[in-house]
Amino acid sequence: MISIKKVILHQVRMTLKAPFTTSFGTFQDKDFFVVEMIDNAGRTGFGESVAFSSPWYSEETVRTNEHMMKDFLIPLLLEKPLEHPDEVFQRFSGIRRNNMAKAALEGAVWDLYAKRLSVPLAQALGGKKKEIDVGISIGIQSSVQELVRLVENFAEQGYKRMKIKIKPGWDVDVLKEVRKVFPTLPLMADANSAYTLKDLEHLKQLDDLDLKMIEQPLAHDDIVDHATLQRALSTPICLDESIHSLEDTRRAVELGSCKIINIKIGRVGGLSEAKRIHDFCMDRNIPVWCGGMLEAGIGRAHNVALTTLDNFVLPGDTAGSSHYWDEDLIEPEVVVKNGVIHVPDLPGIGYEVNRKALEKLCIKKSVIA
Ligand SMILES: O=C(O)CCC(=O)C1=CC=C[C@@H](O)[C@@H]1C(=O)O
Ligand SMILES: [Mg+2]
Repeated sequence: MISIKKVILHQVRMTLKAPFTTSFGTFQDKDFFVVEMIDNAGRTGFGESVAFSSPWYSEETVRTNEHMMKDFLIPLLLEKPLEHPDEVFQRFSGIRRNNMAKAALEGAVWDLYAKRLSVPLAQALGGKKKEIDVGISIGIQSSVQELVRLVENFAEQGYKRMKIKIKPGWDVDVLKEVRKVFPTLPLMADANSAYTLKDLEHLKQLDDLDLKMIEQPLAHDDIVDHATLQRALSTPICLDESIHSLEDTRRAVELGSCKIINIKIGRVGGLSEAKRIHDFCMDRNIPVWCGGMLEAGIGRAHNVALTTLDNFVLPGDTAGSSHYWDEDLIEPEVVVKNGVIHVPDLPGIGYEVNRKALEKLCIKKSVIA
C-alpha cells in the first residue's frame, strides 16, 4: 500500500533562457509547483505542475493549482492509502476538471510507486524503449531570418522534427521560406487555435509544404470544426488543447477531427489517463507524441518516461534542459544527443532533485501533513 504521510508544495520561479512567444503572447518567467510527496517509509516522490501564471493555454493557473491541491486534492490523498497510482484518477473523480493540479499530484504518486518497487518510472508505466527520439518547439520569432537561424541550429543538434508556431500573418509565407532552406527537414506547425473555418482556403496552402501535421489550428474547445477542416486538408491535424480525456479522444477520433494526438500529462489529468489515451490510439493506429509545457527537470523526466510507451512513434517536444534553463532542478540534467534522450534506468523518475537549486528557486513552501 502507498500511504502518503506528507506533501510539500515548493512554489518555484524559473526564468527561461529566451522569451517564449505563441499566438497568445510572450513570457519568460515561469512559476510552477514542485510536488514532494513522502510516504510512511520516508520515500519521496516528485511531481511538477504545468499551469501557467495566466489562463491563456487552459483555464488553470498557478493560483488555481495551489487552491485545488491544498483545499481539495491533497486531503483526498491523505484520507487513506492507495494500492496503485491508477487509483488516484478515481479518488479525484469527484473534482471537476483541474487536470493540471491532479496530474502534479498523481505524478508524484507514480514516482513514489516506482521507487517503492525500485524500478524506473518508464518500466512501471509499461514502457520498453531505452532511447527516445525528440523534436523541438520554436516560438514565434522577430524575423524569418532569426527563425531560419534557429531551425539550422537545432537541425545541426540533430533534433528529429521542428515545430514552428504560426498565427495569421506569420504562417504560409514563413513556412515557405523555411522549406526553401530545408526542403526535406521534418517540419510541423502549431497554431494554438489562432484560426477559424473562415481561414480554410488559406490553410489549404499548408498542404503544399509537406508538413508532418498542423497542431490545433482551430478553437481550443472544438472537435466539430476540426473534422470539417481535416476533410479539406491532406495535412494531418494534431489536437492538443481540445483533448482533456480519453472521452475527448474517442469523440475526436469518431468524428475524424484529427489523425494525430499530442498527449500532455498535465492537460489530461495524469499518467494513468495518458496511458489510456495512448492505448486507445494504438488500437486504432493513431500515432501520438508527448507535448511539452516548458517543464523543468521533474516534469521533463515524467515526459521522458511516458514517451517510452510503444505508440509514442513521433518525436515529441522534449528538448534538453539546457534549451530552457541556465540551471535545471535535476541532476543529471536531461541531455539530448543527436535528437535522442537516453532513458534513465534508476528507480522512479531516474534523476535526482538538486535540493540546493530547489531551495534557491523556491519562493514559497507549504507543508501539508
Ligand atoms: O518546449 C516545450 O515544452 C513545448 C512548448 C510548446 O510548444 C507549447 C507549450 C505550451 C503551450 C503552447 O504554446 C505550446 C503547445 O501548444 O504545445
Ligand atoms: Mg500545442
